[in-house]
Amino acid sequence: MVCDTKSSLSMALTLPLNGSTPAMPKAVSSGGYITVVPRNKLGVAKINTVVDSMRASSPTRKSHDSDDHKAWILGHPSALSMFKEIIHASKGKQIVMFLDYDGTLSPIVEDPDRAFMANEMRQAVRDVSKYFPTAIVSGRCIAKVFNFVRLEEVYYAGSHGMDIKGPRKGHLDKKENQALLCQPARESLPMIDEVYKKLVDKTTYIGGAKVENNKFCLAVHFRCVDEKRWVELADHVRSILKEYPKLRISQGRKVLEIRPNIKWDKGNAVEFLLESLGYDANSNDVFAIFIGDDRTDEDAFKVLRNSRQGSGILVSNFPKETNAVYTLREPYEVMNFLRRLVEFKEGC
Ligand SMILES: O=P(O)(O)OC[C@H]1O[C@H](O[C@H]2O[C@H](CO)[C@@H](O)[C@H](O)[C@H]2O)[C@H](O)[C@@H](O)[C@@H]1O
Repeated sequence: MVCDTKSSLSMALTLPLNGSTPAMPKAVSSGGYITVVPRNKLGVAKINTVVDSMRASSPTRKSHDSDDHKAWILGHPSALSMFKEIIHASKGKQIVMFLDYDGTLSPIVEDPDRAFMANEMRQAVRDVSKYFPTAIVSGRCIAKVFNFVRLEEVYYAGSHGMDIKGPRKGHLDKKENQALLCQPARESLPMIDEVYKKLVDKTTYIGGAKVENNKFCLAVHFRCVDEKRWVELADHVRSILKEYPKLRISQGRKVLEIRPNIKWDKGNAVEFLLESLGYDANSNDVFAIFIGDDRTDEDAFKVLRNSRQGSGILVSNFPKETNAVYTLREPYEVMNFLRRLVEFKEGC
């Protein structure tokens, strides 16, 4: 895959905001997080709907005994209980691991600067990367996610895949410095910085609001903001963003993410990395596993589902609509899954 992009104004999980009245009714499921966002002919979503959708995607109760949860697990079984099937599907193929960071390798916490990864998890990722090419695919910028992960032997795709670097050591790249592989939104950097300053300036008075600069993307955090003020915060984002048609907004876990309006997401990053490793879209020699917990990971799950080159594993404690095949409940289970892969490989 060539690391080049074209603007796309209409993407599944894009939420361009200009406050206009939507033409279609909303369809926000209480447990699910893939929300049908109402749009009018211009493709605009109402700010309240975005906030509703964020609320719906952040349930406060876990309900493992509910019928909904049981039915969902039947459709998306645990990757631990299906471990043998996964190994069987990968037989004769190269496993490639893709790992999201927040909510997958580290638990979700209130302060994004303190989303540390456990040492045991780091060891599990290090061990997995000895046997399988491994990439961390995160919404954070590479520098931040590297500070948490601190492993030189893995690939990093930061800013939702808009900044891809190879390993500093190990697998393919033996060079001292990480090779720069792909930066499809380079020209957006000055604009992103400008919007970052405006957002900080406009939102600093809202208690708990935080704007994170993720180099090619920005994250506006709602987690520590009183829910009664979510609309107010989202409205600031909307009013600044309407001056920037080359940027778009997507929604994550109590966060609005602003990024260049180009057709490049975690799914493209997966395709790009697989191709860099020598596996094009038609290759039958690879089995990719993408583990992630959030909406932006769905792009990657979809790519694997469509290409039949692997499977997505959603990390979630409650039912969500997903393109992933399997589930794991929390980062602790992710660590166990990684350990089992290593045990399997060492037992071969
Ligand atoms: O793709 P990811 O690696 O999952 O990154 C997505 C965003 O994750 C972070 O925010 C999320 O985790 C925080 C720490 O646990 C939490 O406070 C926040 O509510 C979550 O949305 C990160 O801070 C963002 O910059 C990433 O874009």
